[in-house]
Amino acid sequence: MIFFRRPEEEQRPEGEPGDLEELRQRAEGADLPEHVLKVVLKELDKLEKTDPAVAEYAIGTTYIDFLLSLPWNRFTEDNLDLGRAEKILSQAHYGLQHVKDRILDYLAVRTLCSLQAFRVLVVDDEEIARTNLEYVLQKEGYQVDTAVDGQDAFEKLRRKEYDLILTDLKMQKMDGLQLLEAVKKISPNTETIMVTGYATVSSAVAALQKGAATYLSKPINIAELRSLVASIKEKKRHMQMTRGPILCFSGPPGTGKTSIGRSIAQALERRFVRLSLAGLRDEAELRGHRRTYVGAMPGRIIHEIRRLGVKNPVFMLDEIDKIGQDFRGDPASVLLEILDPEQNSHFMDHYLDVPFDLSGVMFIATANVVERLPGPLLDRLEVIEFPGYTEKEKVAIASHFMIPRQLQEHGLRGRDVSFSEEAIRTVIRGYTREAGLRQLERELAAVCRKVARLYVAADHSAGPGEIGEEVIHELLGPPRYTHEVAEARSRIGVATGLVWSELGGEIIFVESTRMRGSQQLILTGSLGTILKESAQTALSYVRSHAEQFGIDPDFFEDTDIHIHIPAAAIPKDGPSAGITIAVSLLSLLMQRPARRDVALTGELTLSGRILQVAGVREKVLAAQRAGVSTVVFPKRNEPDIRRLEEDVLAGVEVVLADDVEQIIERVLEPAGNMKE
Ligand SMILES: Nc1ncnc2c1ncn2[C@@H]1O[C@H](COP(=O)(O)OP(=O)(O)OP(=O)(O)O)[C@@H](O)[C@H]1O
Repeated sequence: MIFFRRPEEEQRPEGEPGDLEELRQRAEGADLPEHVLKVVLKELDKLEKTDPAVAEYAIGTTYIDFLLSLPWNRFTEDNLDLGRAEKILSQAHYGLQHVKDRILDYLAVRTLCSLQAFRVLVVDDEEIARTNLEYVLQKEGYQVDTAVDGQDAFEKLRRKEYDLILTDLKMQKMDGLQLLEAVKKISPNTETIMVTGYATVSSAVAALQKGAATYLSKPINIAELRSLVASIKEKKRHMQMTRGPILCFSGPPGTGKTSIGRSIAQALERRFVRLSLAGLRDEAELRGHRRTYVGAMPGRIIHEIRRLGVKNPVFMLDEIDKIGQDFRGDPASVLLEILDPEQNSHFMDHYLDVPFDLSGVMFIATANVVERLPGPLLDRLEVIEFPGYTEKEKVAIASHFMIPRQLQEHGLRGRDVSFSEEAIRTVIRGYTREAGLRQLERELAAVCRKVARLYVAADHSAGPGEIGEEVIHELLGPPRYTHEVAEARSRIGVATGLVWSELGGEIIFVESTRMRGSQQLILTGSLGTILKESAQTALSYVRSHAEQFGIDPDFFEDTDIHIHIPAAAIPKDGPSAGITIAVSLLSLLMQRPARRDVALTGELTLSGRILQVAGVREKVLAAQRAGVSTVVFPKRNEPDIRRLEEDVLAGVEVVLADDVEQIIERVLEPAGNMKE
């Protein structure tokens, strides 16, 4: 349910702020936070003395109109029904249990918080006053304890947490003000109401300055007391209920990050909005322009909040790892201000110029590579990994989720069309090469489109029935991908490697060749610095260990060596190809073909040791997709390998090694009659 305090505000067309009197009336009835109301009234006073013909007048009225149209106090009530949430999350998503569990945990915590009793401590040295207050508050359903003076209250507070302390000001031993000071130190989240006599109003002011929530004059008006405590309870509950975790979904494209974000919003019954940060060039796009010129605008965050009309949507910030390059301003600091729960309760948009509380927003960031994020930002995010899918998972997702959706979208539901498992597998293997599901969904849509056309062309007579492998080939044309590794022969100087990029794992081939020359190492294929250094390290390792491998130690004398990694147009970098380069060189120099179906990954040291690499799961999945039979990983990655599910390892043998020597016999075939 959404609480719209002033629905009539919604109907106001943008850019038509109305006259000053109308704005003033709207401001007074708008239930604005005090600091905002103050700014609005001050601005209105200023405008009253301004000539409506000058630009400042229009800027001012637009600004006030904007402030009035923000959802300062409007929010949706979360639906905390765990069973319902679980159903919604499962309805649209296969697997991803860890993400679903995280959301259900969150809902469970929220449910418990909402059921937690509100605890009040009544402090008064007069027994009759104590008992009366205790009676009244207990009748309201609060859990009430009493203390005879400040000292006693302090002791109780040390043993138990209270939401609220209702204390008399004048008491023996420790008085109300001293107690208030002590409370602020040991339990800063506990609110205090100070009860004062008529003669001590100035002390009440002192109490407010020291952090008391409010004060009540004696004799206490019971109705006033009830409403005060109720509003403090409501405020605390609201803060507790709206504070959300900052989740960061990380993984290759098309693995369900966005769509599960949508389901989370649906489960909580919150509004959903998605903002891609990839194209942002300027800090002002997030934080707004200062209100000094006519075209000034608020940033995208505040803009979206206003558009949605509630202050607690699920807000997806897509691709936070892509912000940064040629970004004017400091992206990390803006993101911190938006995403850090400590800071976002008073987010400062330059246009608004008054803090807006974003703490109720449930931010979900997404990133393809979280390692790119600055440390302080990463520190505050709860990263949830979205790994690539295995072929088995893809088949299940396609048949249970994507195909029914595509059939429906193409008007084919209930028209005798279905896909055989073999057909789905054919689409996955022959027409997609990805960790996620984007391409698969597009290809399935293409099949449905063509089937729809055939169906209509055939005069709606009958559906094609079950679509098999051949029909897929007919409709989509010849396969675009083959099992490139399994189907190619081994060559001298060409080694198969596994790398990891933001698109998931990938297979690469490192080619080496030599020719007469003058000890040059030629490197091509858009290699980055780290990759170039890996190549130099590999060459030095091979040169310094030549005799051990039966290679002529002077092989480099009158020679140039050229190392190339296709596809040349794609920039490549990273340390994990070191071992693959070394094997490619050894294959060349020992004249033994490197097995095409053995893929390697590992950082190489000058002494030939193989160091740990990242992205193990994605690399094994890439090997599976490409039809590699054996993968070589550094021994230090053994724990990562052990964690992999059976499906991921199906059909792939893993060899662990910590030194190049250990793998030579596994990778290089005997010297034969094959040519370079
Ligand atoms: N586990 C899953 N179960 C069912 N469908 C899924 C699953 N994962 C992904 N999909 C579907 O795959 C498609 C792509 O997913 P989505 O757009 O959420 O990917 P993404 O990870 O957000 O990608 P990007 O990083 O490019 O934004 C969607 O149609 C989504 O419904």
